[in-house]
Amino acid sequence: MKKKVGVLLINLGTPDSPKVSDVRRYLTEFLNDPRVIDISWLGRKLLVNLIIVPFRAPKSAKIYKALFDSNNGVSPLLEYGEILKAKLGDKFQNEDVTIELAMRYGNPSLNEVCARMEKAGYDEVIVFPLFPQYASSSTGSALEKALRLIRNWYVIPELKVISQYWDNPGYINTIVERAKKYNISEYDHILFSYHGLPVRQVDKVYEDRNCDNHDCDKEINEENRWCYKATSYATTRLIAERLGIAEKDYTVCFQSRLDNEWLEPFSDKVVEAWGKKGAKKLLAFSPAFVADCLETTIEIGDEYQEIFEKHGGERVDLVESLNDHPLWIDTCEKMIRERL
Ligand SMILES: C=CC1=C(C)c2cc3[nH]c(cc4nc(cc5[nH]c(cc1n2)c(C)c5CCC(=O)O)C(CCC(=O)O)=C4C)c(C)c3C=C
Ligand SMILES: [Fe+2]
Ligand SMILES: [Fe+2]
Repeated sequence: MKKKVGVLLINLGTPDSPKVSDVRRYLTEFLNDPRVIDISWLGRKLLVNLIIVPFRAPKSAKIYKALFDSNNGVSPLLEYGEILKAKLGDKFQNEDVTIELAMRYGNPSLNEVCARMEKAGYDEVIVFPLFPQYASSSTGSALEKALRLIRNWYVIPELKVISQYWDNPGYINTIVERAKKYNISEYDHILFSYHGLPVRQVDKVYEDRNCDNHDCDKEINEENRWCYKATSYATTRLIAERLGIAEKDYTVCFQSRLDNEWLEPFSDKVVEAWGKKGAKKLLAFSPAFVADCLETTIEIGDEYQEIFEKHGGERVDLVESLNDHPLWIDTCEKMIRERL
């Protein structure tokens, strides 16, 4: 008998629209996740619902409006997720494999998609979070929520989980292909800007609770292979090596911090420093994001451009995310086929 397989792609999520009310609802769900704001229940409720969300929602709504306006009124994160789902669907059209897409926060919700998947009665479900580098707040949270929903199904099928793929050759190749549009030697410096994380969360993957003891900027090994900082640097080394970018010509940096206790160096400060040093052109990669989103299009494309110009620079070019690149679709197909 042929196996009936369901593949659950999960990305972070995005507001339904840039209206303040929709952004508020999205941020409330997102930031009340204990894997995202990992403090006591009461502390999180007070901090998120009384301080962060009320102040942040109107500001974030403005930048979300710019993002949606730049992409025909829709969130690129959702649009590229749907394209990925459709193109993978085409790859498996003659097989008993169905591709589904859900968002960890917002819509299409994991609740709704998992309910549909339960009804479909799969023999095997492959849970596939769209985050190349593991972090408890992204991959961990997506997997936890999906598994929490699936554990309530009457029939729990065979389960496979894709956890991290920071070194997947197809993932690296796609980024390298995207970069070919740019003449690397034209740039004064190259940035590899990853989404930031609180240092406290990075430390938690270690028994000794201290990432600083593990040389994560230099090597990846048995001890640090689940460390987001180590995998971010390791992905960077693979891309830089393929593109012939010398270590002195690039900086790994971390963006989107909520406070100063996040991974350093901060991307905005690196951009500012290169402007002050007289650099004119920077090229930015954003390997943590498989699809363009607020953090790439607006934060790097607009905000860092503004910071750079303010400090004497001219242009920050952004290497497009994996989005719907055919190599990326093939890579996802291969990762799924390896688990069938
Ligand atoms: C790469 C994966 C991501 C990790 C890890 C991550 C951790 C993380 N994020 C926040 C806070 C915010 N992130 C926001 C947007 C956002 N984050 C990711 C990915 C990761 N986040 C993406 C893809 C996006 C963009 C979504 C889109 O709609 O385009 C936001 C919202 C925007 C804003 O108000 O600035 C917040 C807030 C924390 C606290 C965190 C880990 C602790
Ligand atoms: Fe984030
Ligand atoms: Fe580390």
